[in-house]
Amino acid sequence: MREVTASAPGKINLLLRVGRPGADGYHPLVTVFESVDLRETVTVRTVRSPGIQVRTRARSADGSVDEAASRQLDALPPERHLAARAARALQRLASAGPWASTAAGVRLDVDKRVPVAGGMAGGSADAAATLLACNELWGLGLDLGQLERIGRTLGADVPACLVGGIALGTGRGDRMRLLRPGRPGSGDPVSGRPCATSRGAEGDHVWALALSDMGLATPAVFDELDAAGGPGGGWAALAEPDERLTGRLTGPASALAGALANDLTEPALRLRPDLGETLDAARRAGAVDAVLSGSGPTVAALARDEEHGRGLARAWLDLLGPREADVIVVGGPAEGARIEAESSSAGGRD
Ligand SMILES: C[C@@](CO)(OP(=O)(O)O)[C@H](O)COP(=O)(O)OP(=O)(O)OC[C@H]1O[C@@H](n2ccc(N)nc2=O)[C@H](O)[C@@H]1O
Ligand SMILES: Nc1ncnc2c1ncn2[C@@H]1O[C@H](COP(=O)(O)OP(=O)(O)O)[C@@H](O)[C@H]1O
Repeated sequence: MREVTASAPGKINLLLRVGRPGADGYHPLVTVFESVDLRETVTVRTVRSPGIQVRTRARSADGSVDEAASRQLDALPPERHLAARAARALQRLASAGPWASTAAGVRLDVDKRVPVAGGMAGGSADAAATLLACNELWGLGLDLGQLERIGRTLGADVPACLVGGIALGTGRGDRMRLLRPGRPGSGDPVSGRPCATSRGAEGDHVWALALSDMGLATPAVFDELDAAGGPGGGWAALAEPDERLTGRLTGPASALAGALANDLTEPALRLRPDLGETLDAARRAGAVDAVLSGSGPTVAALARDEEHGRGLARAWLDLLGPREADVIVVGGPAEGARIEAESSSAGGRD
């Protein structure tokens, strides 16, 4: 039996500009992703019975297992579970090569820290980690560019989770250019669970995140934008960030003040007006800046440093009164998908 564990980060969009949708319904994007140190971990192992088995453990912000969310994800048909879809894509390649016999059966254990339907690309991170792990398990030898090409057929956010760091996404948000590499980190939030990572090096970012119990469906937010006729009621031509803006977005926290922007904010707030209060509360509490992450509902508040991040989290708790588990502090930019462990042993299991 062989076993490989890989992880991949969740993300925040520092910049998200949306253009008029094409005939396929997809919107052209100019977006800048920052991967954050909140990681999904996927273990893939060969098993005797053929097919793809998935077991998902979704965790709450405090690290405890959310049984209901885990069951919901395990109830998804394999063609909808992003980790299973990623394994299937690579299984097709492996079944034609020397690993054909072991590629017949694989079990995936998906350990989720990124909130489900939170606008932080948790499902895409599962797909990215699974692609990397299966590539290793079956000795396919695919490079990052090849994995990105497969990844974008699974979801627009998958390449960003593979690449990590701070990266520009164009096309559907799936054509990546790395702007600043990520740093290694444990993948545990700085708070919400005991601190296992130390951030604070020059230029690192610390984010307080307000998580929501109820997710927002990405297509519903894009539909709401279409119904309004575009951001602010019109569709503008998209332009990549110029050198100055790129410099600010990849710089230290102070440089990001006033530079964060998200065209999905208005439509998301129409669906969830309470998120406006969360954004305002972060600004009132002294956040360097605050932004809705992707299609939401997660709100990200940028802090000056780790202590300030904890202060922002406390201010959210005081002002909004959510459960402690709904606010965490994470660092960024984080590394993209990476191998965590691998092993081989005699025997097998089903
Ligand atoms: C909005 C963003 C911003 O990073 O992230 P999330 O907030 O979902 O994390 C992404 O564009 C989401 O990426 P992802 O969730 O992988 O998208 P996909 O699975 O490919 O598409 C889900 C749905 O989103 C819409 N969609 C997605 C990407 C895009 N460029 N245009 C779109 O219109 C389409 O309605 C599509 O059916
Ligand atoms: N492995 C997975 N993890 C989370 N959601 C998944 C997964 N596979 C499929 N999905 C579906 O994708 C939806 C949103 O995915 P997720 O990546 O968590 O959020 P977002 O698109 O907002 O970043 C979920 O509601 C779920 O139905």
